[in-house]
Amino acid sequence: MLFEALKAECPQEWEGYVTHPFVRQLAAGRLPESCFRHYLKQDYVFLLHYARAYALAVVKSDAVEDLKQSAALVDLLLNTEVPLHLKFSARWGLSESELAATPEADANRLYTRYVLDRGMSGDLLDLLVALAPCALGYAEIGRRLMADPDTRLEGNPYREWLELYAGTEFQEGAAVAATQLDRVAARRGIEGEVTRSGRWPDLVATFRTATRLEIGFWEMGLNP
Ligand SMILES: Cc1ncc(CN)c(N)n1
Repeated sequence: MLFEALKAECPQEWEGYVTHPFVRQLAAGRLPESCFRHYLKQDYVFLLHYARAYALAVVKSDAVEDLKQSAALVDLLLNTEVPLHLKFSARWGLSESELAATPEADANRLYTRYVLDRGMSGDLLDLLVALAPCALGYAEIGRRLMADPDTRLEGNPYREWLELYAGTEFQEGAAVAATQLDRVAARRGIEGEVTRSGRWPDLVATFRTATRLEIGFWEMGLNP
C-alpha cells in the first residue's frame, strides 16, 4: 500500500502528527476549552479549502473512476464532515456565521494552499499524496485513540469528536482514499517496489511536508 510505504519513510513526522499532545490531551478530556474552540473555528475554514483541493482532484482525474471517487470525497467533506462539524460547533456556542468569519491563521493557510499548489503544479498523484495525511491521518488517529487505554470517553467533553473520526463513515472514506491512491499510482507504473520509482523522492517530500503541516495545525490549536 502506497500510504504505508510513505508513512514508513517519515516515521518521526507521522508519529509526531498522530500522537501529538493536542490529540492526547483531547482524548484524555484534558485539552483546555480555549484550544479546542480555536481549533474548531480554524478547522471549519480548513475543511472548506480542503474540499476545494479535493475538487481539484476531480479536475485532474483522467479516468472516470477517479472522477467519481474524488467527487464522492468532495461530497463526503461538504455534506457529512462539515455539517457534523457545524452541529458539533453549535454545542460549543459557535454559529456558522461566526465560524465563517474566522480570520484564517497562517498555519492553516499555509497547509491548504500548499496542498492546492501541489495539485496545480503536479498531477493527480502529487495532489492525492498531499491530501493523504489529512484524508487518512484522522482516521488513524480516531482508531488509535479509541484503542488507547488513556482515552476517556465517559464525561469527556470531546467525545463526539473522537466518535466522529473513529466512526464508520469516516473510516470508510479513508479506505476509499487509500485505494484511490494505490490505483492512481499503479496507473503510473508505481506499484510493488514503490520506493524504486523515479518519482518516489518527490512523493515522499510532498507527504512529509503535508504531515509537518498537520503538526503545525495541532500546534496552532494549542496556542489560541
Ligand atoms: C487539519 C485537519 N486535518 C484533517 C482533518 C480530517 N478531515 C481535519 N478535519 N482537519
